[in-house]
Amino acid sequence: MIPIDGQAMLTAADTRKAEARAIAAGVSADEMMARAGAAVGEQVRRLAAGAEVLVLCGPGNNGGDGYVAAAALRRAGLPVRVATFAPATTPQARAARERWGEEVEALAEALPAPILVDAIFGIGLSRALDEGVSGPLRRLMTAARLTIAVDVPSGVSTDDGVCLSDLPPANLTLAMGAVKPAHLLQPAAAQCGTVRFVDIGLEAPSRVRAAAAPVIEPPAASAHKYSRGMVAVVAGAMPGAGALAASAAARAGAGYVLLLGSATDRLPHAIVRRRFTAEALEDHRIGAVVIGPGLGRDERAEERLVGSLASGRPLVIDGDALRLMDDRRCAGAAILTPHAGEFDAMFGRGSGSKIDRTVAAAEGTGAVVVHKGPDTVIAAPDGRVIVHSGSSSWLSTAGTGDVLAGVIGARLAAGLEPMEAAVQGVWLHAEAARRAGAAFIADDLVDHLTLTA
Ligand SMILES: NC(=O)C1=CN([C@@H]2O[C@H](COP(=O)(O)OP(=O)(O)OC[C@H]3O[C@@H](n4cnc5c(N)ncnc54)[C@H](OP(=O)(O)O)[C@@H]3O)[C@@H](O)[C@H]2O)[C@@H](O)CC1
Ligand SMILES: Nc1ncnc2c1ncn2[C@@H]1O[C@H](COP(=O)(O)OP(=O)(O)O)[C@@H](O)[C@H]1O
Ligand SMILES: [K+]
Repeated sequence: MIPIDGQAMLTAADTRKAEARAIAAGVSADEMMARAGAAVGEQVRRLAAGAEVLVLCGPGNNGGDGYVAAAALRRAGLPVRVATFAPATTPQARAARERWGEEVEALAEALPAPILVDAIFGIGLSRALDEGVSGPLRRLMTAARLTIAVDVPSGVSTDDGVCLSDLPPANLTLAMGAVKPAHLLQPAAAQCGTVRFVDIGLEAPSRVRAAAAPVIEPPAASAHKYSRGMVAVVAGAMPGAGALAASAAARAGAGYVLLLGSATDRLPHAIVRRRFTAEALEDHRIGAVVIGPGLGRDERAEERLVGSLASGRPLVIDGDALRLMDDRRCAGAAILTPHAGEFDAMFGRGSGSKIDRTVAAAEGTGAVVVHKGPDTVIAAPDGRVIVHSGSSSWLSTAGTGDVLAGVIGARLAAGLEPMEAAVQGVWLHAEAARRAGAAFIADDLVDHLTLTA
């Protein structure tokens, strides 16, 4: 089983195209299912450790994977039962059902088993489950010690991560052939439990990927503070937010951090404070300007935003600055970091998945857009997308977004292109949250930032 970090992500339609390409290249649909089912069987066998397995099979190819896995488990000598509510409908699933050859119980009457395999629906789910399916599934999941979902948990919508049915989460989900949006977009991602990638030889070129740990090089032997990256944080009405962003930039590898505008007392001495003037941003050594955390929305805030936009420096635009932007098109290198409310206010609620909406926002603005939340979608104007999920839910506390803006600013000032800076920043921020444990405050998060693995 392979962690999903860095894996290509495919929608249901992309997955079918990849399958069609594989078939055109000479791998039959039966062979694909044989590989998928065998891989599921092998993983279940290892985890079951001899305990009884109940495999729930649906009518399509997800169910087909289940029948193949059940047969493999039986061959391996495990006690295994199969239950369904509908006959197999696809040729491959029918063939797999026949090869299973033994009794198939009625789902509604099936007795629980400690190990439950959910092979009811995968990427073909088209609507919410009937109670006749979700009721027994809920009952059997609740009774099982371990539930393993094949491809995606039944009841979640593959492409947008919406949960169409109310079911307990799986413990483990095996992403067959490619990671799907539902494995990373909430709320579906939480329904998946741990997600592991199962390679069945599907070629999966995609511009959308799951986030992976960045490789961060130490400063060159010849480095000096300006070559490390100079970050200017433009503060405003709520100076604490600017201070958090500035402290975070300093801890995320910046060589020099300048805090322009009002400052708080409790600020590391290493951070240089100055009055805000548009001229202060003319320093050619500034590699990134962070504006928005605690900026306010008054006239002074607008002036600071106008000055920052005119500076021609690479920008990280967050919080209030996002609300104040009239012209959404960014001329130079820019990273926008809206949370859901800011995103909707800027771009409307729109249609499509969080990924689709973020891609459209990046194309429309010409900026990298970091669409934050329990899942964070990072999209570049050229169509590259990284999805980061599973970070600590303790991040849901005031000021953590200010910290993120500062971290991204440091990576941008270090000379990374905006997409890479944003992706690294989101990862480092999540890693700091993991280290910080429970009930931390944004200030603690700064202390837990580290650039070493
Ligand atoms: N593609 C690949 O590369 C590979 C795919 N593989 C596997 O195949 C899986 C996809 O299989 P799939 O396309 O047959 O869809 P699947 O999820 O089994 O469901 C479709 C069936 O369910 C039905 N149905 C839907 N919703 C329903 C509801 N709420 N309530 C009741 N019925 C409902 C639907 O009927 P309909 O919507 O037409 O009424 C149809 O009959 C994929 O997830 C992976 O596990 C691997 O084997 C190898 C490589
Ligand atoms: N439930 C959650 N799980 C994981 N991360 C979260 C959750 N809620 C918020 N976050 C993260 O915390 C940060 C909050 O940013 P933001 O909403 O801008 O806060 P603030 O404006 O108070 O600084 C973002 O990085 C976001 O992705
Ligand atoms: K499933």
